[in-house]
Order: sequence, then C-alpha cells, then structure tokens
Amino acid sequence: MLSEVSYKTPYDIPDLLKQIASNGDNLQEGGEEARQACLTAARNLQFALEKPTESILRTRVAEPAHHAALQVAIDLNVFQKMAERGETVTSATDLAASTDVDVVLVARLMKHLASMGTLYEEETPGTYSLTPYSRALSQHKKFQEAIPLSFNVIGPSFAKLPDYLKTTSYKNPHEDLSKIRYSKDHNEYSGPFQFAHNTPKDFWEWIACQPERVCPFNNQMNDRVTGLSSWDDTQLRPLEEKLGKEAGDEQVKLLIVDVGGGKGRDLKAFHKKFPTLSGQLVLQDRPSVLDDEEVKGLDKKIQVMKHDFFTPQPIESKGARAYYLHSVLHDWSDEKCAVILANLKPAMTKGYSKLLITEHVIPDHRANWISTTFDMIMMCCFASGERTRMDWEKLLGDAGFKITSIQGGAEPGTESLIEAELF
Ligand SMILES: C[S@@+](CC[C@H](N)C(=O)[O-])C[C@H]1O[C@@H](n2cnc3c(N)ncnc32)[C@H](O)[C@@H]1O
Repeated sequence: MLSEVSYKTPYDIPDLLKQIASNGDNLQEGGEEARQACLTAARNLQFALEKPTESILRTRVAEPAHHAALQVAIDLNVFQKMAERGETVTSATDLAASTDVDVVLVARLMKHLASMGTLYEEETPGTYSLTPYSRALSQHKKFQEAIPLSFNVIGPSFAKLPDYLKTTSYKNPHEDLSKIRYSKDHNEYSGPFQFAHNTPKDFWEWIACQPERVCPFNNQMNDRVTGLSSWDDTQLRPLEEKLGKEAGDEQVKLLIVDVGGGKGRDLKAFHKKFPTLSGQLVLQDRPSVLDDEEVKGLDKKIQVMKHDFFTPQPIESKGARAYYLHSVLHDWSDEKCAVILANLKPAMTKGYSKLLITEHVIPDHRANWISTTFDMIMMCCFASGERTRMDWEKLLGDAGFKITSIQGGAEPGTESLIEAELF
C-alpha cells in the first residue's frame, strides 16, 4: 500500500517518516525548530498518504463543515462551558443541559469537532476533552472573535471568488476593474469583497459601518491570532540602536509615526521594550479605530492622531526617525501604495528618516501556507496581495526608496521587517 502511494506521490514518504521520527525524538531539546520541522513533515505526509477521494471530501466539505461547527460552538459558548466544568471530560448530554440545546444536535457537532481535531474524544464513547486549540478558544476573546470574522466576513468572499473571477474573465483582482459590476443593480468599482457583500464600499468603509463587527475586527488586528504578529524580539532589538543612538541625535523629537497603526499595539510593545528612548511616538489611523476606549488608555508618550494616509503626512517638522507601516500596504494595489508612500516622502528627512514596513515577503519557492492564506485573504477582501522580495523592491524603488535590510520573522510564515530609506 505504502509503495503504491509513494510511487504516485511527489512526496518522499520514507523520508517524511524519518523526519517525523528524528524531529519527534528531539521535540524537548529542539524547541520550536524541531516542532516546525515535525509539523511540516506531518502535513506533507497527510498530503502524500491521503487518497484523492479523501482529499476532496476533506477540502470541499469536512473543512467548511468544521468551520460551521466551530461558529455554532462559539455561538453556544461550548468551549467556555466545557472549561468551566473544570473536568477533563464532558459528555454531549451534560453540555446539552448546560447550553439548553437539543442533545442530538450537540452530539453531532461535538463528533465533527473531535474528528477534525478541535476536541479530543476520550476512550469512553461520547465524552470529550479540550485540546490546546479548543482550550484557547475557551479562554481568549481574540480566538472567539476570529471565528465569526472569518465565517461572516472573509468566508463569503472566498465562496464568491470563483463566480467573481468568471465575471472578470479571470483577471487578477485589482481595483482598476472598475467596469465590473458588484451586483446586477450597480456599475461601480468592485473586487471579490464588494461582489460577495453586494456593496460599493471598500473593506474599511464597510467594516466601519458594521457596529457589531468593527470592534471585534479592530481587536483582531490589535491582538493577532497568527501569521501577523507585533514585531518580534529579533526585529525589535536592533531598532534601539538604529533609531536611537545611530541618529547621532541625543534628543530625537519624533521617534516613530505608526501610520495605519490600528489601536497602537506595536507602539505599546515598542515603548514597553525601550521606555527610556527619547522622542514622541505617534499613532495614526481612521477615526473608527482611534475612537476605541482602549486607545484612550494608551500611555501619554503615544500621541494619537486621526489621519487618512491618502492625504499628506501631517507629521513633518524635521521628520520623524521612522515612519512605520505594519500590514498596511498589503491591503492596497501598487498604485494606491504609491500614493500612500508619496504622501510620506515630503515628511521624511533624507539620511535621517527610515521607512519601516512589517509585511509578508512571500518566497519564490515553497511559500508557507500561512503566507499564501494571507495572500488569498488580500485577494478576496482588498483586491490586493502579499508581495515577494522583487515586488517590494519594485514598489519601493518606484516610489523613491531603497531597501536597506529585510529581517525575516522568527517563525515560518510570519512577517518580515523591511527597512528602507529615501535615495
Ligand atoms: C491590517 S490593519 C493593520 C493595523 C496595524 N498597523 C497593525 O499591524 O495591527 C490596517 C489598518 O489600516 C487602517 N486604514 C485603512 N485605511 C486607512 C486610511 N485611509 N488612513 C489611515 N488608516 C487607514 C485601518 O483602519 C487598519 O487599522
């Protein structure tokens, strides 16, 4: 059986098994690197061993059904209820009683959640315990809020992508497809998101008008679940030297302007790491983001400023040491990014101000699934995309910047820190 599968698959099954065995033995000492190697080999082994009929069932129905079951479980607080019971196992009957929901329904949902790895089914049939994933879902609002956002906001865009692409004769989604109708009644700018949600608004305008979604979305941006992180320590550490001492300016007035900085998570992390570094930190974003209560509680070192980055950068004077764009440019086409960058340039001082960008840099070969997933999200929600190194060089070069370094994220599939300056 194995040799038959191995013959047909491009994966080397014996080698994958060896990788799992050697990295598995080394999980304690090997740390994150061994875990990642083991996980990659295990994922590839699944692709190699699954029959096409199993793969098709998994992708077309098992995974969407899992997503739906997760959404229902979130609606019913299933994971919190399991955690609150303080027991290691819960039966569908107990859970149905505490959620006041039909036991047959609860049992069916739990079975699918267990078969897909979100719950663990114990030796005793019909009893379940939490896995690290469902425990995280039980404990953290950021995980609970992520599911409805993917289910109700991003999911419909994915579902409609094939129809949208058919409509556009398979053009790469781009805002310039302005003749594409977003619905039968309208004839305005449209991307897959507008097509799916039947709206002329861009994602940011749309979400700002959704009172029940705007706060979870801003929280989600502020407290990322995966793939997009606050700058990690390896990226953060050298910045003290670069932004502080290297400036040759003991009293830096303006240290970082975080443009489209959300609720200030990155500036908070920066200030926590380097509390004594001189210079003001400035947080800029749309009113719907900055009016959030959490923003009002930011340290006074962080000045909060409503600013539309499609208008000239208001922080000029001598120029800040760094203008920072984290997960901003991937939301926009090259043409729109050119406008954002052109608005920053007059504010920057050549040889002094840096442009810092935290974004995915998609490798040309064997891109990680997390980066490719974000690329698909960008395609569907923003008619934009993640960029390769060459894309970044072109985008920034055309805008008058030269890249001085690209520091990869600590984990595969996470964002890199790109440093650039005016030439
Ligand atoms: C993907 S989020 C990233 C937020 C933040 N930099 C982070 O990494 O958590 C993109 C941000 O761009 C902001 N944004 C979108 N359009 C904007 C505009 N025209 N002017 C300023 N900010 C904008 C959004 O409100 C959002 O906070």
